[in-house]
Parts: sequence; C-alpha cells; structure tokens
Amino acid sequence: MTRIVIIGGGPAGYEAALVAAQLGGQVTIVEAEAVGGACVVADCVPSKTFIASSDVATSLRHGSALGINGTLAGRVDVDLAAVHARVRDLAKAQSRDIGDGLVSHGVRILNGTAQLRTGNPHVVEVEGGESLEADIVLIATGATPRVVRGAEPDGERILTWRQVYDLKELPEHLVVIGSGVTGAEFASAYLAMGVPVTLVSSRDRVMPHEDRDAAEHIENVFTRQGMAILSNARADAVRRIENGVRVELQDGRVIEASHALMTVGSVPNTAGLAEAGVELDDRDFVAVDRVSRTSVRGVYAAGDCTGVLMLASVAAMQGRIAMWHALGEAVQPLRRQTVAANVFTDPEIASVGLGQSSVEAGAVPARSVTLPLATNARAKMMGLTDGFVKLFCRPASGLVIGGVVVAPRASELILPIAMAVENHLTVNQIAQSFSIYPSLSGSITESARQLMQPEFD
Ligand SMILES: Cc1cc2nc3c(=O)[nH]c(=O)nc-3n(C[C@H](O)[C@H](O)[C@H](O)COP(=O)(O)OP(=O)(O)OC[C@H]3O[C@@H](n4cnc5c(N)ncnc54)[C@H](O)[C@@H]3O)c2cc1C
Ligand SMILES: NC(=O)c1ccc[n+]([C@@H]2O[C@H](COP(=O)([O-])OP(=O)(O)OC[C@H]3O[C@@H](n4cnc5c(N)ncnc54)[C@H](O)[C@@H]3O)[C@@H](O)[C@H]2O)c1
Repeated sequence: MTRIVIIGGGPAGYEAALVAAQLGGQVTIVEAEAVGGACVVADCVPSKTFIASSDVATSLRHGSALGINGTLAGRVDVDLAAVHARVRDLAKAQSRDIGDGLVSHGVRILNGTAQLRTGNPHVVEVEGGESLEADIVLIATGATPRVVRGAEPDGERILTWRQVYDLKELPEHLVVIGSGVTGAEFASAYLAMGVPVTLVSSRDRVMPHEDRDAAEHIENVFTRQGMAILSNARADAVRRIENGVRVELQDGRVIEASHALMTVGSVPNTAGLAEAGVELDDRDFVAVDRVSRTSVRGVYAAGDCTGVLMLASVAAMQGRIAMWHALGEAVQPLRRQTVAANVFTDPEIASVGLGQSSVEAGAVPARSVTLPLATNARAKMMGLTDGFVKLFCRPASGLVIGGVVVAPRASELILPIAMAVENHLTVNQIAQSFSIYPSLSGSITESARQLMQPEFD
C-alpha cells in the first residue's frame, strides 16, 4: 500500500486525501488547527456566511424601490452577535462534516504541526507526536494574513479578516486597507450593514486583477452608496488612538476611524521547506509544475502555499491532480484558462477564461460584446440597474474564450460561459440554447446572438 502523508487539511489537503483513499492509498492528514483548513474556519466560508447576512440587508434596503418597506428610513437592524454566532457555528459544522467524510473513507487525521524531512522514504514529524514515513507527501499548508510593519493587528481595533467575528458591535467607521478581492468583499459587506467605510486602495482602481470594466463598475456602485475610496494610497502605519485608530498614508494623508481592517494579502506557510530541500520561488511559495510536483521526487504541493491561483476550487483541483499523478492515474494538467472565479461584492463579479487584458495586450484576437443588465427584462422587473454581461469569442470561429458577469448572484450565472469555455462551444451554440424568459441568463444568450457570424463568414 502506498503511504501518503498530507500536511494541511484545507481544500487542497482534504480533496487530495479523498482521491488517494479512493485509489487505495494509506492516507494520513496532519492538520495543526482544524480540518477544512483556513478556508473553512477563517477565510472563505466565514466571509461568505457573513456576506449572506449582509445580502439580506441589501435586499431589505432595495425593497422600497419595489414598493416593499422593510427598513426604517433606510436603516437596517443588525444583530451582530447572531450574525457572528451563525458564522462560527456554520464553520464548525462544515469542519466536522469534512472530518467525518474523511474518516468514513479511511483517512487517518492527526492533530499537530508537521515538519518535513525529505529522503527515502520521506519522514513527516508531528510536533510532540509521531514520525510518519511516507512514499508520497503532499504539502498543502495554505497561507496567513500578511502583516505590515507599523500596522500590526491587535484583534480589537486593528484587525485581520480572521478577527472581525470577535467584534461585539459594528464599527462606527471602518477603514479597509487594501482593495484586492478580500478588501472589496468586506468593504461591500460592512457598507451594506450600514457601516461608514473608507477603502484605502494602493492602485488607481480597486481590484486591479479583475476585469477593468467590472472593477470600475463596482467602484462606481461603492461610491454611489457612500463609500469613500482613496486611490493611489498606501498605508504606512496604523496606530491605536483613544477609541479608535489613526491610519497614516505614505503621501501624508491621515484618516481617523473606529476600526481598521487589514486586507493587504497573504504570505505562504512554507517555513522549513527550503531547509528540507524543497524549492521555493522568489515570494516563498512552493514551486510546482502543472501536475503539482515540487523539486523533490515524491513530494507534491497544492493550494495557497503554491500561489498558483489562490482559490479553494483551484486548491482542491491541484490536490486531486497531485494524487492522480502520484498514484499513476491518467491526469490532465491544471488549465488556468478555464478557472471560474467570483468576487462576492454587491453586485458580484464572476469571470472565466481569457479577458479584456489578454485581448488588449494582443495575446489573443477576439470579438466581444457587453450588454448592460439594465436592458434585460427580468432585471427591469427586479429593479436592477447595475451590472453587465460581457462575452469574448474567437473572431472567425466564434469559439467562446471567456466572459464576465456583473450581477447579483453572478456566481450562479457564470456556469454556462464556463462550460462553453471548457467544452469549446461557439457563440452559435449558446445562442441556439433556450434561456428562460424573463431571466438574467437571457443576457448571456442575447450577447452570444449579437456575436453570431453568418454561416458564410
Ligand atoms: C477572506 C477570504 C475569502 C475567500 N473566499 C474565497 C471564495 O469565496 N472562493 C474561493 O474559491 N476561495 C476563496 N478564498 C481563498 C481560499 O480560502 C483559499 O484559496 C483556500 O483556503 C486554499 O486552500 P488550502 O488547502 O491551500 O489552504 P488552507 O485552507 O489555508 O488550509 C491549510 C491548512 O494547513 C494547516 N497547516 C499549515 N501548516 C501546517 C503544518 N506545518 N502542519 C500541519 N498543518 C499545517 C493550516 O492549519 C490550515 O488548516 C478566500 C480567501 C480569503 C482570505
Ligand atoms: N471570492 C474569492 O474567491 C476570494 C475572496 C478573497 C480572496 N480571494 C483570493 O485570495 C487571494 C488574495 O486576495 P487578497 O485580496 O487577500 O490579497 P491581494 O494581494 O490580492 O490584495 C491585497 C491588496 O492590498 C494592497 N496593499 C498591500 N499593502 C498595502 C498598504 N500598505 N496600503 C494599502 N494597500 C496595500 C496590495 O497592493 C493589493 O492590491 C487572491 O488570489 C484572491 O483571488 C478570493
């Protein structure tokens, strides 16, 4: 039996474990905190659960435009203790369910911090516990919030995104520092809950890695809803002052607020690996190829510790690919161009495949169309004025190569475009598919129709 030791029980680790157990491996997961990983107990699952509550606040406010008054003069009443208890309970239950699933598949779970010693066999030492010999090791140790010197989180007023669920009251004024996806999502959620938000953005626009039109669209929505966005602004220091925080920007500007939320990115949990002979890249992520192999034979790595695309779905796929490869199954290398991703702001941004920046950089020739949601019959009925659908296809063949949806629940609307990209469908094939009338997805078939080429073209 192949002995497989997996370090880290997040999506990369637990999905890999399920595949390896299914293929007959003898599998042990060593996890320092809780099964499910930071994804389930601290990052993705808690934030999306929190956002589910802020979405309700948004709907209540939006109701008055449709003749339903659920709020008092636009104010919503947030029971923060109940919101946070729900976040914690759901994360715990999810962690428990994943643990139960692993055990029922025969996976052994050990609690503790693991240290890798490479060799033949490899040895994984669990702090204060066993030494495990392994034929195959998967490093799936994830990442940790980055700390800016001079702006160290204290868990009370200066917070990481993992600490917000300990707050007893909503901030009177929240400064969110860093406008990547994490910053944008929290800024959006707190704004919906009625908190005055200032967003400190180091670039000239928020979410610099997202589709430019989508990011600008969301920035306009944020501003219209009363968020203050400071562009080209880097925080140098965040200090405690009486009853609040003082944020000092590099250009001399100062913001005083009740709380600061640091969303300035993550650093990989890869301490000790270079010493074990595992090659790291210049940012300390584990260097891997497209089937998750590291520089050491028999040692694979997956998920955030590789920095490939820091998404739970990608972590899980990298983990599965590692085990399929290690255990001799046919395997398709990771294809970044088919990965769908979603930003859970209000409205959401979902995207897949090649986008505007690749087209503008001349990396790929494409035709595209952008349909504002305001032209969609269902959107009109729902009182939606923001959002759009954008579709990209090859100029001659009409092959769908990418798309962006900005809409409420865009995460649910992107799938037909993701399927088209994955399965090499053309705009004609999407255009000929029935969408429901009236529906937001009708804008996807409509944009495909607008991109259709006559047969003789
Ligand atoms: C705020 C936020 C929201 C997010 N929302 C989404 C989203 O909506 N959708 C999405 O797809 N992605 C989202 N992500 C990204 C997603 O959370 C990560 O991509 C995912 O957690 C990566 O999984 P992983 O298995 O690599 O690592 P993790 O989930 O971080 O798990 C790694 C585990 O390894 C353990 N570990 C570390 N070192 C050791 C050691 N030496 N010994 C033993 N155990 C160890 C840790 O305790 C941890 O439990 C979000 C991220 C953040 C920060
Ligand atoms: N919905 C989702 O799928 C989801 C949600 C959250 C995070 N993630 C993933 O996690 C990864 C990390 O995202 P993130 O947003 O946490 O980090 P990030 O690194 O993408 O963004 C951090 C931002 O903070 C800025 N910054 C750094 N120091 C600063 C300072 N001193 N002052 C002001 N700004 C500063 C950076 O320039 C950057 O724009 C991404 O790959 C993202 O896709 C995904």
